[in-house]
Amino acid sequence: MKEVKIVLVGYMGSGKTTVGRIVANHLNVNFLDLDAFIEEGEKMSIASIFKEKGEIYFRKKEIEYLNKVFLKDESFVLSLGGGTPCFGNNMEFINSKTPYSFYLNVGINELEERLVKEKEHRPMISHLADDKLTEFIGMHLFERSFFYNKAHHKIKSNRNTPTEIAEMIVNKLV
Ligand SMILES: Nc1ncnc2c1ncn2[C@@H]1O[C@H](COP(=O)(O)OP(=O)(O)O)[C@@H](O)[C@H]1O
Ligand SMILES: O=C(O)C1=C[C@@H](OP(=O)(O)O)[C@@H](O)[C@H](O)C1
Ligand SMILES: [Mg+2]
Repeated sequence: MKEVKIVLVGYMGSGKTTVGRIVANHLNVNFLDLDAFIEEGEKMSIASIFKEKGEIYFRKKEIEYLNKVFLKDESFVLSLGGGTPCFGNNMEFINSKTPYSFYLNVGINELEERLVKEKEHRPMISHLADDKLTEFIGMHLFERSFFYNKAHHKIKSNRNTPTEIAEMIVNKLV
């Protein structure tokens, strides 16, 4: 197989990290998660970066580390953070580097069910009461969809398992 760079975008909880790891295993290529790459490089958790340095600092770091990943002359699957495509010209940059950008399109109810259990690690939603989550996700996803829809491929989940989503992605590779 020639070099292939796959990038997964989508809202928090859409399964980028989970599905990305499966796709990378399947293709036997490196798996990179932008959040984990930033945490490793900055020696701080995402939650601490938001708390101590603020969101703008985090967004600058996302751009910086995204550029670093694409300096790698190798195949990989890269899972982004939910906000990465929505800042700077990140989506244009990604699409200029690879034909394999994928939007994991997951419905609001499914996202809410997943995120209500995991919101404390996600500074964008950790402060929200559970009963405010659906409304917030609805508005936020609406704003962000404009950027996510720039991905070359869209994968719609209808309560599919992570393995099924990974298969849908692999099937799109030529
Ligand atoms: N297709 C799926 N079906 C059910 N649960 C899923 C699916 N994909 C991911 N999850 C679960 O949803 C949560 C968020 O997944 P994660 O991969 O961290 O998403 P993201 O990186 O997009 O924020 C995790 O608990 C994960 O196990
Ligand atoms: O949507 C966002 O703005 C964020 C999503 C997170 O990644 P996941 O989408 O993997 O949760 C992480 O980058 C940070 O908490 C900000
Ligand atoms: Mg993730």
